[in-house]
Amino acid sequence: MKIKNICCIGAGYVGGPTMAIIAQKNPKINVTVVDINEKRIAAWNDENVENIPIYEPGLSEVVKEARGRNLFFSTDVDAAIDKAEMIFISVNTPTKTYGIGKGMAADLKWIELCARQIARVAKDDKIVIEKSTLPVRTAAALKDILDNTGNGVKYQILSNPEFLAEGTAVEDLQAPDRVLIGGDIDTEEGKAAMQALVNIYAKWVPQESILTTNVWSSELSKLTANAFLAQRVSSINALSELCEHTGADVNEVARAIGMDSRIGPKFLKSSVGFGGSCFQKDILNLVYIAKSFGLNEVADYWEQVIIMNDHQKRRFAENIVKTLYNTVSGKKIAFLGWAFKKDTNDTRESAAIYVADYLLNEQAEVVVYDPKVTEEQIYADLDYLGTRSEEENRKLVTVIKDPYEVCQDSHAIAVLTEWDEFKDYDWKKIYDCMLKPAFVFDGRNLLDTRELTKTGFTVSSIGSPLVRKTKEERKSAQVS
Ligand SMILES: NC(=O)c1ccc[n+]([C@@H]2O[C@H](COP(=O)([O-])OP(=O)(O)OC[C@H]3O[C@@H](n4cnc5c(N)ncnc54)[C@H](O)[C@@H]3O)[C@@H](O)[C@H]2O)c1
Ligand SMILES: O=c1ccn([C@@H]2O[C@H](COP(=O)(O)OP(=O)(O)O[C@H]3O[C@H](CO)[C@@H](O)[C@H](O)[C@H]3O)[C@@H](O)[C@H]2O)c(=O)[nH]1
Repeated sequence: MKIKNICCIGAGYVGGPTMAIIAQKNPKINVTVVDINEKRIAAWNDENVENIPIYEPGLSEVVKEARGRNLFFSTDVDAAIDKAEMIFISVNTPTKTYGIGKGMAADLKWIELCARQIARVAKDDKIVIEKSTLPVRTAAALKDILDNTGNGVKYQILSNPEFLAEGTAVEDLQAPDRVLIGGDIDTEEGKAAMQALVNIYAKWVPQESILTTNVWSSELSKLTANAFLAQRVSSINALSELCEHTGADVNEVARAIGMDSRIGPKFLKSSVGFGGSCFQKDILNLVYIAKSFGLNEVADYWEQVIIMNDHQKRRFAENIVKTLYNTVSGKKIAFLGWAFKKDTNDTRESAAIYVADYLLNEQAEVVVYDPKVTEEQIYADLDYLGTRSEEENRKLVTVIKDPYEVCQDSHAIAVLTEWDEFKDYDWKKIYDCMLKPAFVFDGRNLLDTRELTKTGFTVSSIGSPLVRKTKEERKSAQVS
């Protein structure tokens, strides 16, 4: 099956970068990324490639190379569907906020709208690919809609989940650990559709890294991968609290266990809690599916990962209040970082939002600096919670584009994102401009606690006890 035109519905964090790489590696295939969000498409088409709507290291270079050659961004969804032999669905699948499954199940409204639009427009056979993360067995629902509302054309549904992580999207897409393709392995048409997609990835991914499975295994593997990754973070975070009570250091514990090749060193970084648009949503989705089959123990097992994560965010905020003599009312708390991880401007489910909300409830004054997140986004994140009025959020929270100014006259600094630049600041200068005692709450174990303590800070890092003085200082105090 020769593919000449690809359409991708959804020009977001996944659709944009994934299609940019597919277009870069397959210069003979026209790839059109469509979206109903006109502002987003305009940004993808911005003459200055640095203004594309998603910040990812290396992405603007890829877009620059392919855009206008065989990579296009458009709001004309119908035209792109009509022309394409292969259609990726890469729209958002957030947690449902209403009705049955509220707060747990994935909201498949946008997926269904895409299916109905494809069915209405398509005049010839199409391969439809689930790129969005979906509950297991969604392909059956898609097929049902396409077959029953379509123009009598034939559809092959494939599942091709995306494993890229934000901040390293280009790297992950260029050298993926694996590409997973699920399809109808029992029919010739199904196998041909899978092969057509394999051929596209085989332009740059080694054959042995392209895995083909039945469609249900592929759908479930995506949820499982995220559940396992998040579970590691919650596991180390659970132990970070125990470390704080026992004098063990969570970094040392993580290092020690990570050297066991059966455990491995990745995803053992203790933090203020995981964020991002995927982990929580996908685990809740898994929990919901398990519950819907009556598998309550399975559901409870995975739900604990979320419970532990919520606990971690809350106890970080609580620790700030307790350490600052049980009140932060009227106190200025400087936030370094708002994004859910470094090297991205994405703030979805970022721990910073929840920590800020907690401190604002305690009447703190929060001042934020993040190198990539806009002021507009920070206010939107807080407004979305609906805890207080928009006016109050703007009164209590200030966003400043200079890290030193953010720390000026503050009672405490909270590190919420692990941006590299935070390590290189002139911490003496920061110390001098803060109120004393000057506190640092390092939610990422990013900063050099020893150095900061020497400078005079009182430092509280996740997974290690509060440090006011260096070991040397303690020793010499003991000697004298
Ligand atoms: N963000 C990630 O790192 C990541 C990684 C792997 C998988 N995923 C999954 O990929 C999917 C997309 O995630 P995302 O982060 O790219 O979301 P996103 O919100 O950034 O992008 C989705 C886009 O789809 C558009 N859209 C929605 N309905 C549409 C329609 N009917 N027609 C045209 N456009 C429509 C929206 O306007 C939006 O721009 C989700 O299922 C997510 O779970 C995300
Ligand atoms: O040791 C660690 C690793 C991660 N995190 C946090 O966990 C969250 C998620 O990080 P990461 O997984 O790197 O970013 P995402 O972009 O959310 O990527 C995850 O979610 C995507 C969407 O499904 C998947 O495609 C990726 O494979 C999966 O890693 C972030 O808040 C990180 O700070 C930690 O606290 N400690």
